[in-house]
Amino acid sequence: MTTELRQLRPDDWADWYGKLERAFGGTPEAPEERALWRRLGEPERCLDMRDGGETVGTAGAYSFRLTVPGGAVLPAAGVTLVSVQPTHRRRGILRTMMRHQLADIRDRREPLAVLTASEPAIYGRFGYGAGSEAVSMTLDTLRQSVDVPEGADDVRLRLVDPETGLADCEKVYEQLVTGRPGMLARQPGWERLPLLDPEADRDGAGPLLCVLAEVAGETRGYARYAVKAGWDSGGPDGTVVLRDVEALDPVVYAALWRYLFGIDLTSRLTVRNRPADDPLLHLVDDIRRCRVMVRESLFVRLVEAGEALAARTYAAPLDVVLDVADPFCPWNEGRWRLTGDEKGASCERTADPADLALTVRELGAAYLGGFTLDALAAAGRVRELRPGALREASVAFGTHRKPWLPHGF
Ligand SMILES: CC(=O)SCCNC(=O)CCNC(=O)[C@H](O)C(C)(C)COP(=O)(O)OP(=O)(O)OC[C@H]1O[C@@H](n2cnc3c(N)ncnc32)[C@H](O)[C@@H]1OP(=O)(O)O
Repeated sequence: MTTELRQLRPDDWADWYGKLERAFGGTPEAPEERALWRRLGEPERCLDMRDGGETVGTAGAYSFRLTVPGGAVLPAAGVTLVSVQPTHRRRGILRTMMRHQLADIRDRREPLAVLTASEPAIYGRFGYGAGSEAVSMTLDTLRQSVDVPEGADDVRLRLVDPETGLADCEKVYEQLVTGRPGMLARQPGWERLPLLDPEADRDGAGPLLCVLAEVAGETRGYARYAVKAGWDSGGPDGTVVLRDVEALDPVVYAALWRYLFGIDLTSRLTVRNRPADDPLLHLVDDIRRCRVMVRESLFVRLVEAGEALAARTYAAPLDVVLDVADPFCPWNEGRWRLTGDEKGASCERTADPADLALTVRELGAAYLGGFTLDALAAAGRVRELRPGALREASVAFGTHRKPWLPHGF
């Protein structure tokens, strides 16, 4: 095997992307989906590993901006499009691409890299920690109700074509980005992703619909969904397939959910990606019938550990020395003094004795507030070297809202 790692040449994109599809099983994406990913792609950030002139490995990154605890929006590489051809697996091609890519991310001065994994076992060895969760639900909408707060009857709901409603939806989304860690500021073109609706992927549902929620003439929330009709011997038994729902205040949020629960001829609602602390879980009267399933979502990698740790805020005053192990990105290795509170933080190299020892992977898991250092310590993944330091750091890394990645990439 004589491999050559090069930057993707735009003319090679179709073949390169075809190889990626093949590594994922070979089912081609719908043309409109393929076209969207091509438009959003950044060829100068894509790696093309070749053997004998043929693509055998692919990897890419998007130039994202990601909200971290405290509301700062940081440059973050959205790692994606990773594949190795079945003929070339387990010979170190992924490892080579990851090494090259992380060096490039560092050169671009992006302190964070993030990804969603096809299999969670792949990326820990490269320093990524599962840092947020996503909740999927199958709600029985007949046997439970939504308890709406006062004012919900004043919310005007207007059904529009998703294309027509897009600008209003985007205005709402934009106002929410800094309020929750893990959310992505919309980069140009990415507003098209929630509208992607290839007929081949609808699984029998109708086309995407958009409902806007307005108060005094201002759009304050929206939901995008489709209806999958269904009938059985008992009558109508359709499903609402919810794509996304967002609102700027609790009254509008509840009004949207009440609407979604009440759609005629349906008896259930499915949704694949909601935050782990979604207020819906407190709006319904029977949480068990939400059939909640939780799984890990965003993997986080601190590329420049000191810079990333200093860029977020901390829920309580903190002064700890972290001894960080990071064999894959050795520039992060060693002791760092992290001090901070709700207003800001600093993180500097130190020769002082360490209070906590951990790898960069644990820092990724705790960074957005998705998992506690305490839980990681209980699993033997963080070592407390000064009594009390674990509790102090675990509380300080916590966030008042759970991190959440609003969409895949
Ligand atoms: C962000 C994203 O795009 S996620 C999408 C990832 N891509 C896919 O799932 C598509 C199908 N799979 C593939 O294309 C390949 O199997 C890949 C990309 C996952 C792995 O590529 P390879 O070139 O085989 O990996 P490589 O040989 O560099 O392995 C590096 C290490 O990871 C391990 N590893 C690789 N894949 C996996 C896996 N799926 N599960 C567990 N361990 C794995 C290897 O055993 C090796 O371990 P070691 O360091 O202890 O020796």
